[in-house]
Amino acid sequence: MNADILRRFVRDIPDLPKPGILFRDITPLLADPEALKLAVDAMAAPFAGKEIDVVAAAEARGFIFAAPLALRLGAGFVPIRKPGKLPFDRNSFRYELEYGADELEVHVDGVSKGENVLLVDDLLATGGTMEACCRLLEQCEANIIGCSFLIHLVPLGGQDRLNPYTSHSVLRYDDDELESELSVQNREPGPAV
Ligand SMILES: O=P(O)(O)OC[C@H]1O[C@H](OP(=O)(O)OP(=O)(O)O)[C@H](O)[C@@H]1O
Ligand SMILES: Nc1ncnc2[nH]cnc12
Repeated sequence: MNADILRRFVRDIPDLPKPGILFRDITPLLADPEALKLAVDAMAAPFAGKEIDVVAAAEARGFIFAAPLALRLGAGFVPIRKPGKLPFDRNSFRYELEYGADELEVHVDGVSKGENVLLVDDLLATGGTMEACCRLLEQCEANIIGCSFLIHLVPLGGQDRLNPYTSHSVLRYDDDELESELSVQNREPGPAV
């Protein structure tokens, strides 16, 4: 099964970026041409045949998958970026993180009212990033067709924040490894690593 093959290309890095977090490093997958193709095919498959005008994604890792998915689905690619990066007029959405706040922006002419948009990211964890992307594109009156992820860290609950949109992920992690990650999310930040 393709998911089993792909899983072997995801490297676990313990305690990054802080103690208790198991970082899912996708660079081995990106470096392997067959694994990369399998990943892009699997992320696109549920949305093939749907009318999609635009694939949109937040920097940086979302971009990696969004552009090939756009080509595969016959759609354009629209970047969603951190403040100060996009050169033209922008819509923006400010959102609260666990500690602090962040903001994402999209060009005012990036997505038009009523356009069918597929949102893409490499990984769904708490869902904060993708929820912000959804809210930003709702401001543009886009028609969000769904969200496609390579990896879904299921116990972190991100899926619940994406209602009512359809989301699909290729690799689901719902094992005990995530328990430590859940407890890290619920405690005060430790010293920077
Ligand atoms: O579901 P969430 O809890 O929001 O986490 C998922 C987000 O975290 C990572 O991005 P990161 O912010 O690390 O930025 P990067 O893509 O620039 O590495 C990942 O690429 C997702 O965008
Ligand atoms: N555990 C994790 N690994 C890689 N990227 C992430 N983004 C949010 N959580 C992550």
